[in-house]
Amino acid sequence: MTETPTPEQPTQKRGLSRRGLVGGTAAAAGLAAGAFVAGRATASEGDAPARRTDAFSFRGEHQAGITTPAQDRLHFAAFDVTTGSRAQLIALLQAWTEAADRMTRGLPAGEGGPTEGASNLPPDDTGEAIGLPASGLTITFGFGPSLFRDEQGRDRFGIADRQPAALRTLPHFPADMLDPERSYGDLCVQACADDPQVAVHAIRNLARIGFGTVAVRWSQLGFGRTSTTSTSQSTPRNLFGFKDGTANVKAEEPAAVEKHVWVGAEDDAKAAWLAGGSYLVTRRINMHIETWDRQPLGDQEGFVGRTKASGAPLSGGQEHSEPDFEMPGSEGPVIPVDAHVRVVHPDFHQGARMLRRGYNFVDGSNPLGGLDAGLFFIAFVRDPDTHFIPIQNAMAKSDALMEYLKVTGSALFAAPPGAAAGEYVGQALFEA
Ligand SMILES: C=CC1=C(C)c2cc3[nH]c(cc4nc(cc5[nH]c(cc1n2)c(C)c5CCC(=O)O)C(CCC(=O)O)=C4C)c(C)c3C=C
Ligand SMILES: [Fe+2]
Repeated sequence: MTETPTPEQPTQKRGLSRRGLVGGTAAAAGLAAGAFVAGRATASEGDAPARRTDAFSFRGEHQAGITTPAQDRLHFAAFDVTTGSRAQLIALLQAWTEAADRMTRGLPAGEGGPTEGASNLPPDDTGEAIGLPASGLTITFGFGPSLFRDEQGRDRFGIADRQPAALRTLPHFPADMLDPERSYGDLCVQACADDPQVAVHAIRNLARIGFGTVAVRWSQLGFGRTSTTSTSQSTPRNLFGFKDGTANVKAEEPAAVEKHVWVGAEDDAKAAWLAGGSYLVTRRINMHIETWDRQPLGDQEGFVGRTKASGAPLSGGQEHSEPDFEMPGSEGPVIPVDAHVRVVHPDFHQGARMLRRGYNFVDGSNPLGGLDAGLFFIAFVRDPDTHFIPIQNAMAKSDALMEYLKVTGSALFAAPPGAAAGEYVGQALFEA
């Protein structure tokens, strides 16, 4: 299937290998100018492997990494800003924009590259991606509430009057057991790629560039996507073994993306700079997989509200059939009242939908002899007050899955719109 780039989906290009580009800025310039229309396999039980040479333009109306097809790997980092200087913060965003633009094209982070610069200076790229192509890398930036005001409510960088009303620390939800060292942050960077080394390289180089201006507060690796953001992708599975992402907002639904994902120009008079951007929610959710694995299949399916094999609703049909919440079962509705898909369904939340972009994680083992495993939940929404908080509250209060979950990290960021050529990410926030 070939696809024509749309304003919602940044141009997909074929990137060059960093091996061929070390010191090759002329070739890089040619690549930047040469748009390439790429195709991906039509969804089936197993997708064809994404071409590692695929590249998504960093520049565009919207940031890449939201409606672009979810890649297989994630490295997400939250940063604390360690300077009080507005000029240094802006310089960082400018430098990050340049580096992100280069790395998403499969180029080294800086013009010198990992091995071609002066031998008496540290290289401007760390080198572990030498020889690796762009691998579908997307880099998505976000601004946390604490970037605008400190804990005493003081304006940190002269932008407090532009803090969106919805950009506040998320409430403490029932059953949250948050670790502050896995939560919050002034800035965030989501790096997704089809090669883990490429995603890690991106975060590492952005952290290196930010030395003296920002410090990594926390970071999270994800090894398997738990959502689809395009109908061209097959539905992956989470660590409970269930298909996840079936009813997600997809790029091929432009009206839904407009309605539920992008912030509108009229949404918040104080935050016109965020129009065309989105709110990014992260929740690090530990899953008690050892306990789950001892539950009967029928119970597992009742907790989710879908079958484990095909992902069809328990009311019948195929994976993409609409659930029938009224259909009677032997004891109450066939989709139980506390089934996850019922509790979070748009029918019970004024039609609100979200674009989910989460990843499975296993961060070693826990002291109980189990795995420190779960789902690093990421969602992009137009307004967290209508599209996330009520749904998370309903889930925390009455979702059967909660018995098997523990939320250990939480954060909310505003992801600005995309940067046009010559701009830096978030520029409108700092302009008069
Ligand atoms: C507050 C938002 C949500 C959290 C947190 C969340 C965690 C979570 N979900 C699963 C597994 C599945 N979720 C599914 C669907 C689904 N989940 C949410 C929201 C949250 N999930 C929504 C809005 C939806 C779509 C509902 C709809 O429109 O029908 C599914 C079913 C397949 C699918 O549609 O994606 C599964 C399975 C886990 C394991 C989890 C926490 C670890
Ligand atoms: Fe869910």
